[in-house]
This record gives sequence, structure tokens and C-alpha cells, in this order.
Amino acid sequence: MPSRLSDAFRAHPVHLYPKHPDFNSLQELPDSYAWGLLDHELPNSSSAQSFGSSDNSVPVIDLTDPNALALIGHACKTWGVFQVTNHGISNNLLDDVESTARSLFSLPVHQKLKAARSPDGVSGYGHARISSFFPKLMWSEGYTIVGSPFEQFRQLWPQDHGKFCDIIEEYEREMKKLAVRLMWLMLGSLGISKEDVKWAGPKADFKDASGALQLNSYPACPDPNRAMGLAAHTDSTLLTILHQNNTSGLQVHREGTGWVTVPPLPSALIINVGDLLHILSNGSYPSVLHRAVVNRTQHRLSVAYLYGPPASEEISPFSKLLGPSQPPLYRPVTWSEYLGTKAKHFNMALSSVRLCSPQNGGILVAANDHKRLQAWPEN
Ligand SMILES: C=C1C[C@]23C[C@@]1(O)CC[C@H]2[C@@]12CCC[C@@](C)(C(=O)O1)[C@H]2[C@@H]3C(=O)O
Ligand SMILES: O=C(O)CCC(=O)C(=O)O
Ligand SMILES: [Fe+2]
Repeated sequence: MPSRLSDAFRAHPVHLYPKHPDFNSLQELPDSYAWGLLDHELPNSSSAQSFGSSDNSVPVIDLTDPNALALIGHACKTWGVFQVTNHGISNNLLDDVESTARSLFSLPVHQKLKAARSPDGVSGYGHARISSFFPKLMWSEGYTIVGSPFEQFRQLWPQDHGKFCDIIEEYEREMKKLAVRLMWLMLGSLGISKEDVKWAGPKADFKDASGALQLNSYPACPDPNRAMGLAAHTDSTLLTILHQNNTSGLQVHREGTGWVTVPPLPSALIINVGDLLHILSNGSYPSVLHRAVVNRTQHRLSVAYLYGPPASEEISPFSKLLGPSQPPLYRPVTWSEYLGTKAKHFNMALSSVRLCSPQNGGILVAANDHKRLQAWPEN
């Protein structure tokens, strides 16, 4: 069984389309990128709301608010996503990481391909792994970093990789600290304390936790209504911390409302509940289904920090949350195994680790999961 994050995809290599176009040279949307009409830019579209009553917009939480723990608990239960302000990450660092991503994606295609992700690897340049589940290509490029970016950055920028490595390494350190703080707020809001999480380590600092950085680029698109930046998915994480530049594009799916745009707020970071927190909370903090759409005039960038437990630690619902009427809904799974499951089953990954209920005669998908699956627009 794989034990490091970088081994997670050994058993599930993806051979994605080898051709990477120079997006800027395309005046028309090639058929291979045409998904059919999306409704995100249609006039009067009710399915992509961004502003409205506060009930219909993603919660914004000030981390210095004395009530932050309760606000976060409510946001996790009802949205699976929230924005945070006063999070302690400096604007300088956010600007630096954004310009690192901009410099990277502006390199010529042949240069970026020198750091191409291998079919069974985690790090490097390429399409999102989930691309293999769709007949059409996504209007985006990605670059994944696990651990030190040094070796690959040296290929990309033979002369001046040093400054970019420093920025990424500092960003990884800062994200890790923020993730620990958010973890304790999210777990605390579930009534989980330090003694309940042995894998957080003796100092409760999640020292052995793992993380990946995903840089995403969504160039301006000649036909945005028919293109998809990043298809609807949930993250296979405990939580994800997302920085987006000043261009909107992230949408989250909410039952009963549909797609809701998460507006860029200066200095705010977006926090997604991932599938592993969904499992730990026994489904009470559902992972959020989200996607990225594109636009005609602006280049959008985002940087996601995908945070998970130690790669070989078994994750299962906290026993404190279980009882005679709350049986565990998910079987134990390691992050590494779960990433492999996602690579194989994509949107069925969470229900594939759901425990069978004997009353259902072994039928795997229970009522709630069923509703979630129906929300996936591609189903
Ligand atoms: C740790 C990881 C989560 C991720 C796969 C990865 O190895 C690094 C990239 C992550 C990402 C980002 C875009 C969406 C996503 C579904 C994908 O294809 O690559 C996620 C993966 C995930 O959360 O499952
Ligand atoms: O670009 C975005 O807003 C979404 C990125 C994302 O979902 C991811 O990297 O997992
Ligand atoms: Fe995501």
C-alpha cells in the first residue's frame, strides 16, 4: 500500500492528451474544448448567484472574531465553504505567490512541458487529473507542487529559480500554519478536542500532515459559455485554502440554490471542506462541490493549498460523534488510498468508502449521498 502522497497514483496512472495548446493563440474555441452551453453567463441565469441576501452568499468570517468557532461550525454544516479575513497571511506573500504562478504559466509551452507531471506522478505541469473522466478538455492549465519545488523549477527557470522556490516554500510554511489553526477551529466546532486526535501529534501541531499546492491558470476564453475551466468536483482533502486573483470564476453548488459564485474579496482566503473532513465528521460537515468557470476578457489565477492527514494515517468518523442512532457511515481510509480511489472512481469515491447498511441489503448509496450525486451536473 502506498505510504507517501507522491505514491498515491502509482496504481492509477492517467495518460492525458499530450497536446497543450498556447491558449492565447486561439481565436475560436476548438471543438475539443466545447462542453455545450453552460448557463453561467446567460442573462437572468438563476443558477450563478453572487450577490443577494446573506443567506445566499458564502459566509465571510473574521478569524479574530471571538465567535469565529461557532461561525465556522455553522458555515461547515450549511455551506461546506467560507471565506476568512484577518487570517495572518500577508498581502505581500499573496501577491508574490500570484506573480510566481503568472510567471510560470507565461512560459512558452515547450518550457512548461520540461516539468510535465508524469502519468503516475503528483507534481508538475499538466491538466487536472480529473480531466481523464471527461470527453472534453478544460480551459485551464495546472501545476502541482508537493514538498520542495526545487528540481522542477530548475528545469523551468535555469537562471532564476531561486526566488520562485523561496516564495513557494514560504507560502507552504504559512499555509501549513493556517491549516493547523483552521483544523482546530473546525474540529473544535464539532466538539472534538486535542485528546481525540492522536495523529495530530504530541504538540497537537499536525506535524506529519501532508499538503499539496495547486497553481491554476484560466486564460481569457473566446467562448466562455461553452467552455469549462475546472469541472465540478470535491477536494479529496481535510480542507483546502484557496487564493483567487481579482477575477471571479469559482462557483460552489448548494442544494436548493444551485451554483453560487464566490466573489473575490481583497485579502480574503476561501476555505473548502474536503472529503476527509466529511468522513471524520460522519457526514455532518459535507464536502463542497465546486467548479471554475472562465470569462472572455480576463486571465484568472488561483492557488489552492490541499491539506490532508499524514498520508498513511487511517481516517474514520470520530468515535465521539457516534452512538446507537449515529452509526459510522464511512470505513477507515488513508489519504493515499483515497486519492487512488478518487483517481479510479472520481465522483463515486466518497460513496465507495461508505459503509453498507444491512437494512438496505448492501446498497451503498444512502439517501444523502444520493442527493449529492444527483447534483453533479455531469451525471
Ligand atoms: C493532493 C491532491 C488533491 C488533488 C490531487 C492532488 O494530488 C494534487 C492536485 C489536487 C487536484 C486539484 C484540482 C482538482 C483535483 C480533483 C485534481 O484533479 O487535482 C484535486 C485533487 C483532489 O482533491 O482529489
Ligand atoms: O480555481 C478555482 O477557483 C478552483 C480550484 C480548485 O478547485 C482546485 O484547485 O481544487
Ligand atoms: Fe477544488
